[in-house]
Amino acid sequence: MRSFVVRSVESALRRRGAASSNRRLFSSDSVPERKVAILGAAGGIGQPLALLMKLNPLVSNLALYDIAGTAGVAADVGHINTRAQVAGYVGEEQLGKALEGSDVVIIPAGVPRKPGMTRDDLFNINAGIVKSLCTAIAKYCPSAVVNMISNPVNSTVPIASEVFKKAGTYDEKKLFGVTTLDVVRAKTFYTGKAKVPLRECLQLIDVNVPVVGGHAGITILPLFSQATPAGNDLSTEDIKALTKRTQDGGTEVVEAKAGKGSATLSMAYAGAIFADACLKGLNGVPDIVECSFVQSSITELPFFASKVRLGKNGVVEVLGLGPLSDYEEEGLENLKPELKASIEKGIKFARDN
Ligand SMILES: NC(=O)c1ccc[n+]([C@@H]2O[C@H](COP(=O)([O-])OP(=O)(O)OC[C@H]3O[C@@H](n4cnc5c(N)ncnc54)[C@H](O)[C@@H]3O)[C@@H](O)[C@H]2O)c1
Ligand SMILES: O=C(O)C[C@H](O)C(=O)O
Repeated sequence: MRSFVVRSVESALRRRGAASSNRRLFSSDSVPERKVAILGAAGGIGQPLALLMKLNPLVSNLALYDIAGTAGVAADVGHINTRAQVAGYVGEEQLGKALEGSDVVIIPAGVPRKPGMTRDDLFNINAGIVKSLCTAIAKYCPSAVVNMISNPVNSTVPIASEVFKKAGTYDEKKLFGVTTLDVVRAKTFYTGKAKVPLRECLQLIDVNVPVVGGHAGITILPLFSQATPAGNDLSTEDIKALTKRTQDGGTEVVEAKAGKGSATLSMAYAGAIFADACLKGLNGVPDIVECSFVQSSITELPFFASKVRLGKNGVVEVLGLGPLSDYEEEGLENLKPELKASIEKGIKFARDN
């Protein structure tokens, strides 16, 4: 499995023409030590994400933290014969140890949706969880890159920023809302619909669809006009249907799971891709670009998801939106009021509590 993962990553890099400088990163002698902490590691996302991070050759230490259940997950994952040393931490008194020395902290802690709920309905519970975890991050690993998965991402990222500002540790280049699942879905749905060459279809990694805005309903704005390879035969109706399916992707899974939670496996996959991109950036691998919800000035909103170039200190550059179709321009204007309200709600919560 490990060699499969390494081979896949290597061949992806080779296709990007960067193999010779990067291949060295996969020899265990030259790869820097990197500690990754997962907060909420015993949950539906946390467990498969722990597995995927254990398979990532860039990780040397993997800290699995939750309020219960991490001993079993750590013992289980820890038996896999890959590089990362795994340790489980449980309860608030062990949170500091879990975080100390972390380069990347991934947060999938919190409650998931049930059918009929919006992501914002999770705010009352998850806002407090995120706030207390970010308070600990500010204390124990203030320079870590933070990957926020807990919903509602449109509010939890602003909460995290306020907590870090209060603690005097805020670095806007190191705080990321994970929107990779929207990109993964957009790529999958697009590949199914667009008449792109079969070779590309089999290698989803070669299909690209930027997704901008935020991570809830209409705030999720896939830019199919910029998809590569171009799906020339797509009608306006096709684009509208693909956009709606991408925006409703989370709800599709929540309904299919019928009360047993939301996306976990595809989210773990998406979270592992994004964390891997952050690690590569930290390690100096050039030209790492992913979409993420970050502090931004590309619109009038203080946080916005767009393509972001990653580097040794987190965000190197927030990339612009590029040319939009009329349909996408309309989607952009329509999403702004909801996204603005969610951002302000998060900021207010963090300032008042
Ligand atoms: N960003 C995205 O694209 C995306 C995708 C899917 C799910 N999510 C969100 O991720 C979150 C987790 O989803 P899940 O399916 O893994 O839920 P889950 O209930 O299966 O797991 C959540 C875990 O968080 C733990 N937890 C609760 N409070 C904690 C605390 N204070 N400290 C540490 N751990 C704590 C729980 O014990 C549990 O193990 C939800 O908010 C969900 O909406 C986001
Ligand atoms: O939809 C959800 O509640 C979970 C997540 O945000 C998703 O997009 O799958």
